[in-house]
Amino acid sequence: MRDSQPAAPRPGAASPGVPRAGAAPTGVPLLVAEQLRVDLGGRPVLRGVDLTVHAGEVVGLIGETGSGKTTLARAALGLVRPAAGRVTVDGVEPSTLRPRALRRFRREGHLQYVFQDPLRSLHPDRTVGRSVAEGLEVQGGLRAGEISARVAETLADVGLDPELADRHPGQLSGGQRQRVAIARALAVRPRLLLCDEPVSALDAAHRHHVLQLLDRLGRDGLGLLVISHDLGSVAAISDRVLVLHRGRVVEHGTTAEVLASPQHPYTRMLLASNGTLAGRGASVELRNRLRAELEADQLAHA
Ligand SMILES: Nc1ncnc2c1ncn2[C@@H]1O[C@H](COP(=O)(O)OP(=O)(O)OP(=O)(O)O)[C@@H](O)[C@H]1O
Repeated sequence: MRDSQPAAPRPGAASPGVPRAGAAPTGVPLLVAEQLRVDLGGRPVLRGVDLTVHAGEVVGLIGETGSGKTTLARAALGLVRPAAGRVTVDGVEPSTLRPRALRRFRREGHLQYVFQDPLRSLHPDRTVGRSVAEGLEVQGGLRAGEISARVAETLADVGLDPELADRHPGQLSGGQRQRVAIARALAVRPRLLLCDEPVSALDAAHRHHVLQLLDRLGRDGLGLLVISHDLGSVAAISDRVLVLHRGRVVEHGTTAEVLASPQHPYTRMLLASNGTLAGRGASVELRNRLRAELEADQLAHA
């Protein structure tokens, strides 16, 4: 595993499928997990995870289904309690807050979570405008006219025509819905955004646009944790990546480092099955060898 401090400067605009080098994290740490362990149903789901996301940084969290990615996000939101270690968001440890303080912490909206499926976070009977305004209404402090103006401004920010505010989610394309879900999270001006599989349900064109949007948000100073099973899409916009396997971070480094010389057999297998990223097609022999290495590693950590 590598040092988490990348050295290379942040390159130009994201081009999905083309990895970019990482940037030195100059912003304040917004999400910090330290030796985080979470048990669910009587068994460990996260086993001593260390992770930091700084302001202005995009970090990719990669792992197959069941590896514990969503559980990490839930721990950050204070929805599950660590069995050991801790997770802090902007210096606050949600699991230590009493219910009222936890509600206030959520209402303040420092951390926003964009669900894997935008249809889950957008009410089908609510207009786009109402959905985007919801967090602002809960937060309080703005008058109706100010809320409408913020909604229009945020929709424009994510590249949507503010006139879409009157539509319902069912009248939008998948890519537009994903942007609305992101706008909804951004409206309350969070410092940290967790996006769960932001592009996995989108076609290539929408995927490209949403990735560009996330890339720009990182440049604008937001801290972003992009969760995905697909190293290819996340590599395009991430400064650093962490690979989660069965609740452990098995690889951690700048995106360029991890892609150029993956250390763990699981990462090598992810790369081998993605010919575009690895710059080579994976032979059956190579995959079988990596799978055998992976099994040996699992036995060693069982
Ligand atoms: N409430 C729960 N009780 C018991 N086990 C749970 C609970 N929630 C999740 N798990 C288990 O914890 C493991 C990690 O789940 P998690 O949802 O974090 O995985 P994930 O990496 O996000 O997967 P996916 O990519 O499919 O969303 C899985 O084996 C899952 O079955």
